[in-house]
Amino acid sequence: MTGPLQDTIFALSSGPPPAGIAVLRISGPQAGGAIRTLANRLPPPRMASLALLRDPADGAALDRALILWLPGPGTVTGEDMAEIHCHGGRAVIAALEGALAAMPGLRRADAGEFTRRAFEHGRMDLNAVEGLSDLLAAETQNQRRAALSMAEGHFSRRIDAWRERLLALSAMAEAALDFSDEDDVPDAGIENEIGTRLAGLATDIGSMLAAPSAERLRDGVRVILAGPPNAGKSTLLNALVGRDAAIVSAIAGTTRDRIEVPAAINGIAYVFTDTAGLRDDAGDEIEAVGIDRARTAMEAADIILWLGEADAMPRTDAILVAAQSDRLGRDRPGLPVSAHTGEGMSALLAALSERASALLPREGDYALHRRQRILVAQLSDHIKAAREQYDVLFIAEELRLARSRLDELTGQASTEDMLDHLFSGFCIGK
Ligand SMILES: Nc1nc2c(ncn2[C@@H]2O[C@H](COP(=O)(O)OP(=O)(O)OP(=O)(O)O)[C@@H](O)[C@H]2O)c(=O)[nH]1
Ligand SMILES: [K+]
Ligand SMILES: [Mg+2]
Repeated sequence: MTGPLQDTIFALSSGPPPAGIAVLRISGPQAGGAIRTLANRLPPPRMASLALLRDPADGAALDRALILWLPGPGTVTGEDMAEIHCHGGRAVIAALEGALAAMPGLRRADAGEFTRRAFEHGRMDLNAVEGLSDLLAAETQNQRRAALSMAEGHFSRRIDAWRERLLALSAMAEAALDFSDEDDVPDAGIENEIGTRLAGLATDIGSMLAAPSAERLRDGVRVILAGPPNAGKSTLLNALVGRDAAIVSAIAGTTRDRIEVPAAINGIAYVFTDTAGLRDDAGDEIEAVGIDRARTAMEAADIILWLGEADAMPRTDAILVAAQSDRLGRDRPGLPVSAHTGEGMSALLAALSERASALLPREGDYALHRRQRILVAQLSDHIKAAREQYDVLFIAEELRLARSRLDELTGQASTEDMLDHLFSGFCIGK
């Protein structure tokens, strides 16, 4: 739980010291006062200025630093803010933090508190906050792009547009209700218009449900290597991830458990899973369990690399790999690949990235988290229900419910618990 908004908070927002430069951020009503106390002046707004900072307690020099005065509300948090770009040594940072902490009304920020203030002051909605969280966690370029799009508010703006359309529809429904109150002939014009607009909205919201999954983007596209024993699955897995993750041997039934190896290739995060070779006469009980697990893994796979016979493919959309092409030749169906000579590896990677790309957001697109997807689905259900109603009274009610789903989506109707959980996942200084 975070402290009251009238507190002025500060934190080291750059990485752990020592570093060339460290950035201390201050947000709240005392931000300007803190700078004036340390530098004995306030620079013009939004202009970097070099200043000798002194300890207000004894006037001793602390560091020469770049200071920025950022008066609110046009700041990230929506409050008055200031930044100190000082030398990134541990003692420098500790001295400046100590001086700030000693000032009345100032305290160290909790994890995610700057972002939480941005949210509380309406500078970001919950979707942008989640995008920012993903952006900080992004490890691949793909993740970065989608997170940036979400953090920049592309999805939030879609939602705002939906809200406008819903409000207009609600107003029309109210108008239609007024007519029916007067026991007059209902205005078919309005009801037709409501129907047309609902249909348009339903299409728009429905298409959003096809957005790629943020969890898949974050955790990686699941690729399973499967096929009979000794097909070369483990060897291929090792070649794909570039290290000896799985044991390879000439003995059929070497791999028994599933071996999951995350790897980022060409900007895409994958999780490769090696499995036990499939055969009906397992050598022992352990191998039999492994084969069961292999079959379960295939069901959950986004992509299957099948290293077996073409007519034994577990799923029609599996990628057929004619493995060990150097030894077994190329006149078999499937993509000839040799993990030993490297033949076909780049073609295989291209096929993988083509399949994976179809599951991931395109350039400038965003991905939806489970939370968002569930709410968009509920929203879509209310619109669907509204379309099935003939009575304007019920239509108006469904529209009201749809709007409350939107409020949950943006965070206007979220619980303290949920917000605490979300913001505590951020680092201190963000
Ligand atoms: N020449 C050649 N041999 C390979 C290639 N890939 C695998 N092998 C050999 O084939 C044998 C089996 O390889 P593995 O990778 O253990 O096969 P697997 O499918 O994982 O086998 P299980 O785990 O027992 O199901 C080993 O002796 C490998 O060295 C290849 O591309 N070329
Ligand atoms: K083997
Ligand atoms: Mg193996």
